[in-house]
Amino acid sequence: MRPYQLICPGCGAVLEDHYTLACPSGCRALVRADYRKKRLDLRDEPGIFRFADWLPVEGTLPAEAGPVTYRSTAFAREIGLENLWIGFSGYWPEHGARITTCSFKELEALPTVVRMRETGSGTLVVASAGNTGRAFCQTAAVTGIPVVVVVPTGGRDRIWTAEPTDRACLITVDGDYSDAIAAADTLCNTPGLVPEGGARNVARRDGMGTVMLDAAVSIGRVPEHYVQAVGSGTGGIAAWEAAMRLIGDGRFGSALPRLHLAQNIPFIPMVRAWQAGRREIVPEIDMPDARRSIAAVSADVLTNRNPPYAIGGGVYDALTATDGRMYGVENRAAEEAGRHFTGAEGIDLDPAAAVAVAALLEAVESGAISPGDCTLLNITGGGYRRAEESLDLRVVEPSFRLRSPDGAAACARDVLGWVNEHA
Ligand SMILES: Cc1ncc(COP(=O)(O)O)c(C=O)c1O
Repeated sequence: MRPYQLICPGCGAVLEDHYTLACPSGCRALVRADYRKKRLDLRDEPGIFRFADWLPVEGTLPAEAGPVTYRSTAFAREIGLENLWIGFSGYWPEHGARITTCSFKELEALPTVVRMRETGSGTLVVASAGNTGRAFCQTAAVTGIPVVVVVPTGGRDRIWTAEPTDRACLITVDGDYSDAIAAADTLCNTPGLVPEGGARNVARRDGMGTVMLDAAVSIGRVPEHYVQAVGSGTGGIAAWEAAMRLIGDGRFGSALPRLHLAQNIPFIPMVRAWQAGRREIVPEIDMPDARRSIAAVSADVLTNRNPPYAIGGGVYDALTATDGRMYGVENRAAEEAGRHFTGAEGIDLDPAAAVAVAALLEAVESGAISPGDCTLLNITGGGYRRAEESLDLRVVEPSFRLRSPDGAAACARDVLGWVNEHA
């Protein structure tokens, strides 16, 4: 018997895990992992697998990458907060942060690869704007398990690893993140190539949820506020789900944290839908002129046109359950906030993390977060300069280049051939 089962919050069905991404009854809800252990015991592991009790895996990997939480002093003082905690997912060994690909996407990739090995078959195909793809390439390097990563051509320079690997099949597609998603979907029509699943993948959500677990264990309680920049919103859903488990544990308090989720203006579909009180995103209203808006943001990893917002157990439900807020952040505000944070704390940020910092400043200014409130700021990426200084980073060369997503069908057999050669 596995240490967890899957539950569909739509119909209540209990499912066995066969790398299951959705309820077989067709429910429009995110399937959740239900762990047999309701009390979190920390394992004696170096990184994320410290939290393996609440990851949908049986085995672990000897990976150093894991969530890190510390209490801010300099930045907190400058912005008038007394109880600000930073969840730092990146490379900053002085703070114990050893995610060599510098973003919290590695927290998703590690349990996903283990879950696939234990419950599924085939090779994972991952669409990414850059950070997720890099994380999965690194995981392929560490495990030797091949992965197919599809990125927009503009995100190609972001795909590097900290170890040599020939197990990552990189495909570039001319276009944006949505084109990469479309190409990956087409590839997955070929037997043997399996969609990683995004927000529907419980390993991905619960991997991200370890940021909340680490914070609760470090602080001694569930924080009152959780601040993150979102593209799909999966991190927000994950924080909510992790907080519910922590409350069930009984040692970390009884109140859910309020979610403060931010997007980068002008591409802010979830902000618009939420502020209008709608469960559904209406493309003509919430993301008009999407391509141009996507091209204009400073944090393009936040540009998902099809986020799990309306789906049961998705972003709308997470915001509703936590009395959450959403923020639209201008590029300039994000850049200024990022510089402020870096000046005070001494580490460079991913542009997406800078969007979260700007949202925190707005929440403090508006009074939504009070000076004494226990607040967790999720710095979802950073330490790139630090990693460049001390690690031997290697760019992954593309194996296939597509002019458009339509080219994916024609190259699927060759991709499968590549996988078989490198398995
Ligand atoms: C650094 C960083 N922060 C935040 C996000 C948003 O994550 P999500 O919306 O999936 O929670 C991403 C997505 O790629 C990211 O790379």
